[in-house]
Amino acid sequence: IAKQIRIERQIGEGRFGKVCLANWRGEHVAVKIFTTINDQSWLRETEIYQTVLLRHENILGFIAADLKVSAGGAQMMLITEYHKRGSLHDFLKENTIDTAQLVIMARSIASGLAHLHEPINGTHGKPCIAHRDIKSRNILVKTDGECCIADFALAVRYDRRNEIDIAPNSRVGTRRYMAPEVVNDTIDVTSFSAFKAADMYSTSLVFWELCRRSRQSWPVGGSPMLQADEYMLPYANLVGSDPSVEDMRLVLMVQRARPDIPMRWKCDNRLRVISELIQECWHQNPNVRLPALRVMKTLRKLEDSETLES
Ligand SMILES: Cc1cccc(C2=C(c3ccc4ncccc4n3)CNN2)n1
Repeated sequence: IAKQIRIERQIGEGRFGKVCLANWRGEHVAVKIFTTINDQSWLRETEIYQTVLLRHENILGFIAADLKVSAGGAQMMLITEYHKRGSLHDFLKENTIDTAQLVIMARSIASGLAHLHEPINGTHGKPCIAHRDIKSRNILVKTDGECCIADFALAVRYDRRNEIDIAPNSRVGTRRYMAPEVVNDTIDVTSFSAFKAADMYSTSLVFWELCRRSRQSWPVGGSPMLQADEYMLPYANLVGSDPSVEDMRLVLMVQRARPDIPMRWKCDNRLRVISELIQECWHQNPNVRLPALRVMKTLRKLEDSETLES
């Protein structure tokens, strides 16, 4: 396949490789090119994408893994669907959304995460997967307005037989989005549900980013005013652009701070329901956080009910 791929331009820089827009048999695809130093990440992401029954509309669609051996060495690549609206992070920087879109995006992220977290039983079932690097840069916006989850090089898998499939190096992921128990290294790496609870904390921060950029119409002097807050990374008001573990420990453990929930979110039913989910999922105690499946069901009900009313 690698021979039929025509790289057009670079569109992103991941932790382990660069992402390019490419043309394969006349259609646009995304290609992540790893340098030989990061072959472990290429192997790991390939392994996760090839997990039985992983395919799902809210998981980035995998096409192929390929190896191009050339004079200069080996070029490892992974090929997936191309999503022209880009990452959720970039999308939210440029766009605001209405609360109907907000619910669709949040529900689709919860749905993708529930698909990762839940086992599919049976002899050829799917193991549970914890992502461990959920953030708005690792989520893509699809043309149908739903989102899909990408970047699985740090994921861990668990099936009842042989437990967690890799020796989970305890502190991985993006420090800004790390759960408190990951920041202070008290996460119980032998319990798979601890990794799922840490994913829910990171997801609550992504939901907070989404809510900030959602417009709500509230009558001010009779005419509906559409208001959204400007885009902001979680904790941007408390830490710098590349926070250290210590910076995050001070914020999460000492100050016990969380991002601000504006009063305006209480005046809109959709924003109020989602801000309640956010506060449960970023709880200091991992056992209080809601499972992805519960969050997805609550958001699906909200999606259906509001469509009836509106
Ligand atoms: C395994 C793999 C292959 C190609 C891209 C990606 C990837 C991303 C990706 C995928 C498709 C895209 N389409 C458009 C714009 C950015 C994209 N980023 C983001 N993080 N990883 N992953």
